[in-house]
Amino acid sequence: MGSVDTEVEAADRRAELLDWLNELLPDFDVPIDSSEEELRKQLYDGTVLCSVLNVLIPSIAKGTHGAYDSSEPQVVTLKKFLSVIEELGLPGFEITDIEQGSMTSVVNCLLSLKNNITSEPGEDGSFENTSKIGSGSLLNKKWRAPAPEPGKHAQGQLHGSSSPGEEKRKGHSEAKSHHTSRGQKFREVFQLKKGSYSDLPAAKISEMMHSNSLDNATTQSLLSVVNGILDESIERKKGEIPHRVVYLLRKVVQEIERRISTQAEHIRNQNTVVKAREEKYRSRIKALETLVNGTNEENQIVMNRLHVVKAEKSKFEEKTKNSEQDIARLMKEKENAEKLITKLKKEMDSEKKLHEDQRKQLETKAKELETSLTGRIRELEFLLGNSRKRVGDLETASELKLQIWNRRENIYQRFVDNQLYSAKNLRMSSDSLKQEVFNIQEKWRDEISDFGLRLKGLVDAAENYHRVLAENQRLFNEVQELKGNIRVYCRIRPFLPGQSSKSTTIDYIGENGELLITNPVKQGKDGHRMFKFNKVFAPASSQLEVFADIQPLIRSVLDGFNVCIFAYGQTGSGKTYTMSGPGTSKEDWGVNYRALNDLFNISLGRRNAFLYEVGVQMVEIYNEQVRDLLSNDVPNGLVVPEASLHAVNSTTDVLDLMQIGQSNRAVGSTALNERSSRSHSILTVHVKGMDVKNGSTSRGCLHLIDLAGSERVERSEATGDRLKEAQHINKSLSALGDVIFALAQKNAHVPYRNSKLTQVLQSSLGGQAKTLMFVQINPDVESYAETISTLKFAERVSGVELGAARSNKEGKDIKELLEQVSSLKDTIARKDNEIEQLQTLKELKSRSTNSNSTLLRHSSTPTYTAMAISSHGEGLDEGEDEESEGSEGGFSVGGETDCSLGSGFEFVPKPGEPGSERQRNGHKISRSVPRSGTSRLKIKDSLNSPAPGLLKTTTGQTTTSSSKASGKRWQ
Ligand SMILES: Nc1ncnc2c1ncn2[C@@H]1O[C@H](COP(=O)(O)OP(=O)(O)OP(=O)(O)O)[C@@H](O)[C@H]1O
Repeated sequence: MGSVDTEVEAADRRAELLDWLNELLPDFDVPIDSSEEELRKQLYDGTVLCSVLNVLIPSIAKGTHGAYDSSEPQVVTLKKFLSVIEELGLPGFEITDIEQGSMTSVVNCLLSLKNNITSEPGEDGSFENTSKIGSGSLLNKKWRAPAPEPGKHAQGQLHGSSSPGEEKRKGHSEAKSHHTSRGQKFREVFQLKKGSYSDLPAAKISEMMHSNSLDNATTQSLLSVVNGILDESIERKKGEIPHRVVYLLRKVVQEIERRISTQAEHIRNQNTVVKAREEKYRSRIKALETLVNGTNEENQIVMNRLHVVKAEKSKFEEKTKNSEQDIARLMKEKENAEKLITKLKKEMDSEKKLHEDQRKQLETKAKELETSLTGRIRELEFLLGNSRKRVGDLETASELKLQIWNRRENIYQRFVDNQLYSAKNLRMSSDSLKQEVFNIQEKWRDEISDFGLRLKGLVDAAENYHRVLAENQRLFNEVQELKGNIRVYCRIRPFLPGQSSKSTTIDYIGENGELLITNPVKQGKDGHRMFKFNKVFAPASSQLEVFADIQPLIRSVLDGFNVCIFAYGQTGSGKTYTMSGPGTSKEDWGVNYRALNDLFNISLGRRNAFLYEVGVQMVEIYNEQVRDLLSNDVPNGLVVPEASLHAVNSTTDVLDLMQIGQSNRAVGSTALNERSSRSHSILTVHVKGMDVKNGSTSRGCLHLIDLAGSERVERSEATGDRLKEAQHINKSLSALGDVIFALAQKNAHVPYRNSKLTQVLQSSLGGQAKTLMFVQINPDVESYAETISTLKFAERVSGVELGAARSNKEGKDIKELLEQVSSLKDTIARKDNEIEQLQTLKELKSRSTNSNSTLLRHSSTPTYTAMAISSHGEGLDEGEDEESEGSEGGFSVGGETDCSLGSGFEFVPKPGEPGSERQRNGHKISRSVPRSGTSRLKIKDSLNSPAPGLLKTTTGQTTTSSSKASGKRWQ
């Protein structure tokens, strides 16, 4: 403890010194808690020491000792400093101390210097005049106080000066001997042998005032002087104090005041010391914290205590600011803290003891453990002995076994030798086998390469097979075309949203037009029925795919062929979807739009070689009445004498016209289809082409027919007007069936005239046209019966052979010849007429000669007369029908060379037939050109029209054909 205190004391003094130096020297800035060695480093070369002297006593530095010079060696500088110190009478130190020894003497030296020179500069800026030593006697005065012992405050004391504590103590003792020693002190102060102040001569007082007697006197002495003077003046009772004594008194009082201020300064310094001590306490606390860091609990207690200490310390700080008393209290606090620390240390000791006890306990335990382990080891050793014994037994047994094994080894060796021998044999045979295998492999390789070659041939053949298959298909189509078979394409409608695709009748769709239908009621073989058509379009087929297959057919119209495409199927099976499409967007376009668009595109592409004119007619057959859907001349619903023909130049024209046609089409609702079309809609496209080079012409005609629903009457649940409509539809469709049946049977009579529909289709079914039927089917199970009947009908249609299609082409020469023939015929007719007239005249002449009552009759009946028929086709009786092979009269669209559609058609009776000029339903049809081919139902061909853009009606009137509906002219 003692050494610690000493260390702490030394640190305090160091701090005090460093604080003073920091204050004194502007360039000196060293932390006050620096170690002894750090301080040594700072002071070692003497620079700082000389700077201190330079600041405090510049006159001394400038005097005999010479000013400090940084270039001087360290020893010289130190010696200079020490000589000044010596002259000041202050305790010095050895040079070896500052070099390597204890710094205590150095610190003491400097602190004594500090305490004897005031820190406040004098009027001239130096500390010289404020030195306690006094400038005048500085070099004469000797240091009288003994050098402070280590651990004690080394406050330097010049003669007559003392620390405040000491002064206090002195004050007390001096008070006791106040009266006895006062005179003595007084004399001491003034260095008198006897007598009182009043006895002092004025010269002496003046000398005293100017000398340093007062400076060297203690404060107590000075106060004694004052008291002495006062006592004496009381004793004398004169009440009068000489002026010089008053002056002396004032001087003494001034000195006392000065000392008090010095004391105040000293107290301030003490405060600094206390602060330094506080720092020290902090570091001690830190050390304690580190000490108590071991145990958490202790740590906590220490922390708590530390907090207490800190609080106390802060209180202490507060108090130290105000007065010295507070410092004393702080010291007390410090003592308390120290006590506390001691207590803590004690606690720590007890903790250590506890740990020690625990350690001892553990040691005891370890010993016990050791004892038990030793026992265990002994046990194990015993066991080891046993096992060694057992090993001995085992060794004996194993020796025996070894003998047995040796014997066995011999046996095995012999066996192995045998085996080796046989293995050698085997190897030899395996070598021969390998050779054999190798030979076989070689053979196989040859064979495989041979197979490869053959396989390649097969692959090529397979590839060819597909090509051949396609070729076969093409040839088949060609054969069909040559035969003139009606092509039948079947299209299956997909299930509509909301319908379940599970209940389908479609079992299989083959690539080559096979279609297998399942009867949901019947199982097994009977429940299936296979059909074969030219093509079957699956539900997912797009409009484009469908059109792609019929495109070549449609293009043949430009080459002068007549083409007829009609869609057949029950209501809601997708006829309109296929023919017109569900909407007006390009993807939705049905066959109608695509066909016309395609025709326009091709005609545009060929415009340098051919000039094409395209015209469109659109009619519907509703309740066995033909109605022009594009005419605005007659109110919709009225039967028109002749369908208007509208010239079209672009797809847009067609779209416009079709929109008009669709809106004019009769639609109503039935139980099966809300907007079911209950009429047959027929779109006819006329294409006239002219070869620019040779002037030859071609005329093609395309019928695009959307038939009414084919379902049976009872299924549509129609009544009243709807029933009538359904009956008409059924009648016309069964008439269509009859015609097809007759054609399939190659009957001499084909009953075209039984309905308007068959009349319209006559030229397409019976002529040399190319005909295609879309048979539309509904895949749901409920429509099974309809589906089967529709497919059966389609099967029959596909068997119909119409004969090879023929193109309607006329070369320039033929045309001229035809014209010549026509003019010749006219001439012949004229001649015949003349002959007839002449004969008549001759007959008349002879008759007139025979009888006077001669009747001259003039006949102007033309060779060819025309008879108009109503669009109801009532103009002919069955007899005529029989005679005309079912192709005469009624309603027909086009013929071999002419497919114009009209309802005011020409009926040409045989020459000389009575009633050759008849008028039915108010429509009179006159014939202007001789009859050609087999068709006798005609509309005037625009090509023969008197003026471009005009159509001649069968009434002989010239009328604009399409301009009223579309504003376009058909030329
Ligand atoms: N291939 C198809 N893809 C998608 N929907 C189709 C297809 N075919 C038909 N439909 C739809 O089925 C419904 C009936 O079709 P659509 O009106 O064309 O039948 P329809 O046979 O013309 O009937 P109707 O005899 O009454 O005129 C329509 O909603 C149509 O959009």
